[in-house]
Amino acid sequence: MRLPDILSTHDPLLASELAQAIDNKTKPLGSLGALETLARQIGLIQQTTKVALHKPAILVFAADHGVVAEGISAYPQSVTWQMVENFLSKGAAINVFARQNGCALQIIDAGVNHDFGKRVALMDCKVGRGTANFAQKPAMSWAECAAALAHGMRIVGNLEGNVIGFGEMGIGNTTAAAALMHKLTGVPVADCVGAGTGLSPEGVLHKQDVIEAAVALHGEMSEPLDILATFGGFEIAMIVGAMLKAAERRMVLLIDGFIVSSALLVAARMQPAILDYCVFSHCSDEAGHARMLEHLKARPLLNLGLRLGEGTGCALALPLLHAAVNFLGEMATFQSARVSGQSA
Ligand SMILES: O=C(O)c1ccc[n+]([C@@H]2O[C@H](COP(=O)([O-])O)[C@@H](O)[C@H]2O)c1
Ligand SMILES: Cc1cc2nc[nH]c2cc1C
Repeated sequence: MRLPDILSTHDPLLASELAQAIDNKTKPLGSLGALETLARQIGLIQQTTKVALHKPAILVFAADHGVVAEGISAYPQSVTWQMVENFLSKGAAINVFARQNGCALQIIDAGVNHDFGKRVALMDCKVGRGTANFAQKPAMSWAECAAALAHGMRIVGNLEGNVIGFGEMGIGNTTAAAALMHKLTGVPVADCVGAGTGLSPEGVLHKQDVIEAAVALHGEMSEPLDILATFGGFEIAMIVGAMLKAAERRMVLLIDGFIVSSALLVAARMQPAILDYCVFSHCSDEAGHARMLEHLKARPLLNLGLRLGEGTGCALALPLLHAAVNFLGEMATFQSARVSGQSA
């Protein structure tokens, strides 16, 4: 399997053209703050000052996790497939927000422990009926991990748009994400774990114990794909493949919450330049997310106390991407509007 090679967006000449275009707009220098940073970033990704967003889409990858057998979630595993049905019936939060903001939505069965039968709106990329319990053995075989990565790359290879949001659904996946965070950042497990769907403080301590015991069981490893196969999930691995392909195709990658960011930790260890393509939609209320974002040197656009997943942060941040692109494309310049451009 050939994994994508990702080039940095670094281009000093284009960066100065973008800075000039932004500074010539009728506003005090720097006054559009994070939107200016965003416009510059999108310009560097698209290699032009004439930026445009085309067919934005959110992909929601769903899968189950064997580690739920350890009692690490506030909800039963069956909620994963039930929420997939809810996505297909267009009743979930992500359906509402994607619709509101004109964003296409694709749901992908990456490995849910349920037989959905043939469904037109559900992309069947099932790698298995949930991962193995990583408290006992590696979550995935190498073949399963490779299959998930390959599905992710293929899905994004077939997309038409140039902005892609990543979402997920999977009871138990904050435990997988916290384990990945610990292994990839070195942050103590205690600072990686959180309440997920709503564990009590005692529940969070138990989750920490489960992860610490699993880390000891599996021993030292430093290769990101080994860490992914041992502690990850089918949806997380599929997101890693999808992210790598999206950056190779010079798309804008919209990052959602704690679980999607843990997939990015894996991808960024493999290809650090992927971070040039990432827009961080929000800081989740999941305890470890702020620290994870710090590790990624990320500045999230929103901080709304969300901890839902599904790609909801991406859908909510999308209007800010439109605002960044539109001000750069449509605002008058000091010259065109005959406004004095010199500060006093
Ligand atoms: O995106 C986040 O930051 C986030 C934080 C907490 C929970 N979630 C969602 O909750 C589920 C995982 O929670 P848990 O407690 O079952 O590990 C999964 O379906 C995620 O989409 C998502
Ligand atoms: C109801 C519910 C909806 C979700 N959406 C993403 N994760 C979720 C977890 C639960 C429990």
